Amino acid sequence: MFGMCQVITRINMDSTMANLLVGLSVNIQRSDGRVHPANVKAVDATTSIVKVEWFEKSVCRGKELEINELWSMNEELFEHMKSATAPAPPEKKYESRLRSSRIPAPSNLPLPRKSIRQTCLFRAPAPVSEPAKAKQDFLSSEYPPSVLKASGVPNREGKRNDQRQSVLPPVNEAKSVSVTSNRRRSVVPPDMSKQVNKRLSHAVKSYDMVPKKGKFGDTNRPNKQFFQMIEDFRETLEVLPLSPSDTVEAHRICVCVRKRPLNHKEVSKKEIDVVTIPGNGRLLVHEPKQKVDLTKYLDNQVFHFDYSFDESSTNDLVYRFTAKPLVQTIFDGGMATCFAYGQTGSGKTHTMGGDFSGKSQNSAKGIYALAAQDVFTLLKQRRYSSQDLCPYVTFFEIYNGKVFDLLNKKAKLRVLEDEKQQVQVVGLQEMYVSCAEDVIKMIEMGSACRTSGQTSANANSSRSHAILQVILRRRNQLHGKFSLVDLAGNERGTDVSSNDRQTLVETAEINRSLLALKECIRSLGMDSHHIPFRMSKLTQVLRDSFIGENSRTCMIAMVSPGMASCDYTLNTLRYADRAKELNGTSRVNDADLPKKIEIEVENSSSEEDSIVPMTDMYEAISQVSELEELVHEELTRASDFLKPMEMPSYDIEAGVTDLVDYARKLLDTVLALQYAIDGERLARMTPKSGYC
Ligand SMILES: Nc1ncnc2c1ncn2[C@@H]1O[C@H](COP(=O)(O)OP(=O)(O)OP(=O)(O)O)[C@@H](O)[C@H]1O
Repeated sequence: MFGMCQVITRINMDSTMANLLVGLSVNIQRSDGRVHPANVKAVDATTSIVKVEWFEKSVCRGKELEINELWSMNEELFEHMKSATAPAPPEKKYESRLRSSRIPAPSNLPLPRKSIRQTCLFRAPAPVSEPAKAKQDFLSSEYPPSVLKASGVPNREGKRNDQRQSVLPPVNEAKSVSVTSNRRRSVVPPDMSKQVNKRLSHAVKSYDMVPKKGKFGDTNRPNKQFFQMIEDFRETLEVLPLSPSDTVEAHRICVCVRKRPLNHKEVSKKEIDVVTIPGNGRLLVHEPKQKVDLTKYLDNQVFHFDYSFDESSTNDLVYRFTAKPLVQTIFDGGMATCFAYGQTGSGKTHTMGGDFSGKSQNSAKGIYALAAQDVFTLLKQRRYSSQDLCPYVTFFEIYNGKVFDLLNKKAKLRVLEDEKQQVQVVGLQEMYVSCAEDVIKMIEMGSACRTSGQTSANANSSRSHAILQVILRRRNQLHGKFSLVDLAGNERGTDVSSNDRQTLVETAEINRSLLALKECIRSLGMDSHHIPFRMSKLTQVLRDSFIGENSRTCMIAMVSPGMASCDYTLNTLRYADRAKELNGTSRVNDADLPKKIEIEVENSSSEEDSIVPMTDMYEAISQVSELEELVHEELTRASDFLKPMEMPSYDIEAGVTDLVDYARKLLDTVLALQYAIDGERLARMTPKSGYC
């Protein structure tokens, strides 16, 4: 037998053979057991480590493996190479084997040896050395095109001819081959070259458009192990992106998520994209984690929403499934509200206000303008044109708990509640608009004076909640109102670059109002009689949206895809998830619940969680809210379990209610603590920063 160790030793010792391996196509086995071809990029003769690359879904992937592992998958190749390099005579007992392997009959070629067939096509340019010449002769003489065709090189349609079709998507393999074919065409025998060029010409073109990246083309990538794990995970997913032809479902509360692409800064830092949108409302966060023994692993967390939009989704597509279905509501005399929620820099203003090209914003391409266009389209329809409906627009911001009119030189306004509990923003200018262009002009005017600041994630961060309302009035009476809200970023105090008193106050206020908003949406979803809208100015001015039979709400949670934003992304998703789960119409499958709880429990016991600073009240609030929900779910389950035991159901329900009340009180306590800590932090800062 030709022992593995001897082969390795020979290759270790023989740099000529190592050089010959470079550029060859070999079979490799992946960690999940799949076998497929790859190209050898480099061989370290001293460590016997071989670096291979291949293409999958237009991305160049790579792997390092020991030469004996490679040998076990490509035994014949090594034997041929061994003979081709005409090494020093081997020990006698191997002689006959080597001799016979020099000229294998093509008809006996085992089908899985794709690597050898591809090697035959795309081997390295003819070297002057004798051993390489021997190898070239061997390769070009042994495998004619007929063998190639019979044994699985991709055909024009990218389909394979052998039984191993599922190893890799054919088009990717074709790309992988095409790269080599481009570089090494000179040594391919003319008939073969023609055939291959025909098969792969389309793949060559598409390869040119694909940036050359990959494990070994991009060795400086930080966290490349995580990158690789995420890529491996993605390969196993079936992706069904949302398309404009998909059905739009009616929801009273619709909660969606939108992932933005990695931005220039993130790309230049080689940030890893840790968010995957497989479609069908699902979103996956691949949270990179490390065990105590330093083993790296991914905590893949699944979230389900009504819709999930990937990084290639346009504002038009997002609008179609989110705000567009709400336009009808205001014609039916109802209140509609659409929120953009998310971490700073995650794309809220881009979605609501319009795409940015450089610093200028295309206001006609945001949800504000798209909704206004649809309002005017409906107003022109015969059934509404006779109804005497007049459209008006207001645009204001809430900054630090104060309301400013963005269409009236940022005049400061007061919010008052009349005896009928109607909330009035006193002095807010309602501008009559006659066409969508009028609205776009107002969006531009108002956006220009919106309060912004600088955060670690966004140089031009909106520090206020901006609310654009399209109001329909009939004979001066309110008929319907569509509030489109671009919320301030949900960052924590530590994320803002200027850590002064004003910024702290801002951040505390933003988080307070976001918490209040969540509670109001939850109450709406539960059809609760008590809507805690007085908790913040934001919820106070939106009170109309949370009451009444005919009110509909949509929340678009924006997430940044980078690994550095992973914690914030999870916070955003939990916030959105919480709003959604209590909504009867879009409750997640019960089958998903145990899994979700399991994930939460696993997370809460992880090392990372235990090092969250105890003073970070925003984290604490969110954790207590989640706990409250889990307690409720668990108790409901327990109550279902206990019912057949004929315990008085009143006792069980009362017990559940008591516990939920207790959790709520706990939440209130945490809130109070938050204010106390904010106050304390501000008081401590006052002498230092000179504020009185
Ligand atoms: N879907 C997207 N496609 C392309 N670029 C996007 C997308 N979403 C956001 N961006 C870009 O990301 C940057 C930050 O976006 P944007 O200002 O909308 O974030 P934000 O969530 O409103 O942040 P803040 O809360 O700080 O105001 C902008 O330059 C924007 O053009």
